[in-house]
Amino acid sequence: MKGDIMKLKGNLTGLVGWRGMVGSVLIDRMQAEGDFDLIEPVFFSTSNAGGKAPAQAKNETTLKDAFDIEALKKCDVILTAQGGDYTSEVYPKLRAAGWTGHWIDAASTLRMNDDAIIVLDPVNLPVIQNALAKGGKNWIGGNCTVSCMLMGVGALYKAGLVEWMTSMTYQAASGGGAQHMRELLTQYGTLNAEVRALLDDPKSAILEIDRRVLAKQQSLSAAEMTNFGVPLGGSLIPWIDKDLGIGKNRDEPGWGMSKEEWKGGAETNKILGQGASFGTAETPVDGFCVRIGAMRCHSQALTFKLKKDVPLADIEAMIAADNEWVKVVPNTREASITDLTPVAVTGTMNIPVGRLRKLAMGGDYLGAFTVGDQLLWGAAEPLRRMLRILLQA
Ligand SMILES: NC(=O)C1=CN([C@@H]2O[C@H](COP(=O)(O)OP(=O)(O)OC[C@H]3O[C@@H](n4cnc5c(N)ncnc54)[C@H](OP(=O)(O)O)[C@@H]3O)[C@@H](O)[C@H]2O)C=CC1
Ligand SMILES: N[C@@H](CC(=O)OP(=O)(O)O)C(=O)O
Repeated sequence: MKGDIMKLKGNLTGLVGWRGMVGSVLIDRMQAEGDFDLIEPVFFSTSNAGGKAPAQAKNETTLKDAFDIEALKKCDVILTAQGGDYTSEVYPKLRAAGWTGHWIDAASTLRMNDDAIIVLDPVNLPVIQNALAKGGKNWIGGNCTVSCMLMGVGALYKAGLVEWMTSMTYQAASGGGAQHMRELLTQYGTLNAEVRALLDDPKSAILEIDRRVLAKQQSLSAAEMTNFGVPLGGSLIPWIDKDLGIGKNRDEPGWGMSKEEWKGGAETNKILGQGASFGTAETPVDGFCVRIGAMRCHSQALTFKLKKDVPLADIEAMIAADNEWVKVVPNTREASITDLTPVAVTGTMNIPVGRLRKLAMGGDYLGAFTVGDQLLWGAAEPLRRMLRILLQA
């Protein structure tokens, strides 16, 4: 395998953001897949330059300063999960300093730039290869909801079957980051503590429990809602990411959508290599993005308007054959409640797609439900796979 890497100028891979939540999942996956056997890793830190690098380090055993442009410039590839602020600060300086290496990034900052490709190779390898052939250098991971959705139902897009799609998402706390997960659990704990004595008493009245839970939710301290701003435990939040306001035209971001909802349409089309703006050429994708009290799996209910009435069995076969991670779940109660949940999927590479059925509107209307681990396929995995593609280019 060593020979595979020699077409790169070298194999020095700078890793930034490796100890964060996304970064830790990334490092675990790289370790599991033997990626460190193929690269010379250099670990960077924004907070602990000079500290000890993690066990995967080889020659460079101390942490480099992640803001040191000269040190970063030595890398053939920089793989960052440090976040958008870091990208905004460092990436322009690095390019301005003449760095021509490959930049692989989990943050959304550069995603929609013309010179950036949103990487999800099981879905868009031809788009990636085409960009590579043209000298592309910027490889950005997609929005977690979009990546997980396309890993599940990408087959329908590849077959040109989708006239439009609408998604209703059920997004986990982890999408906001580690502090959001902690806050969710703290809220659950607070609510449980409030009614624990009543729960322990089988004769207690459920409506009294409900009343006390609601009273507690409505009086959570500011400290218990620092990240979400409102209660999430036992509730939901029907808005994710920024408010884009009301655009005047459908061509503009806005139109009353949240930024997360805008990403659904813009990124799906960009990943598929069919343009990213709102206009007549792209496949309309729109819906509602909702935060729920799950830990790290995003789920979504999808409605497709197909271009033609394809038999359900053919659709199931097409989806099942698309990639090695997608699993069609039979549309039964038993299979759905067992295999099509965040608890079943968390920590796995599986992307189950179930509840597949034709809808009452007609044979060309398809319903589906899919779940994905938003830290794996939603964040880390497309990045490490892009590194592999570069190593083998
Ligand atoms: N969370 C998500 O679901 C997704 C996130 N992303 C992108 O990835 C970026 C990183 O997200 P995420 O991994 O959640 O961010 P984290 O907050 O977990 O980590 C980001 C950085 O914070 C620093 N840090 C400070 N304190 C700690 C600590 N106690 N433990 C670990 N790291 C610490 C680390 O930098 P240092 O070592 O230099 O101090 C770390 O690399 C996001 O900003 C986003 O752009 C993309 C897709 C999904
Ligand atoms: N916005 C997603 C997380 C994510 O992937 O964000 P981004 O598109 O900025 O990478 C969420 O909150 O669930």
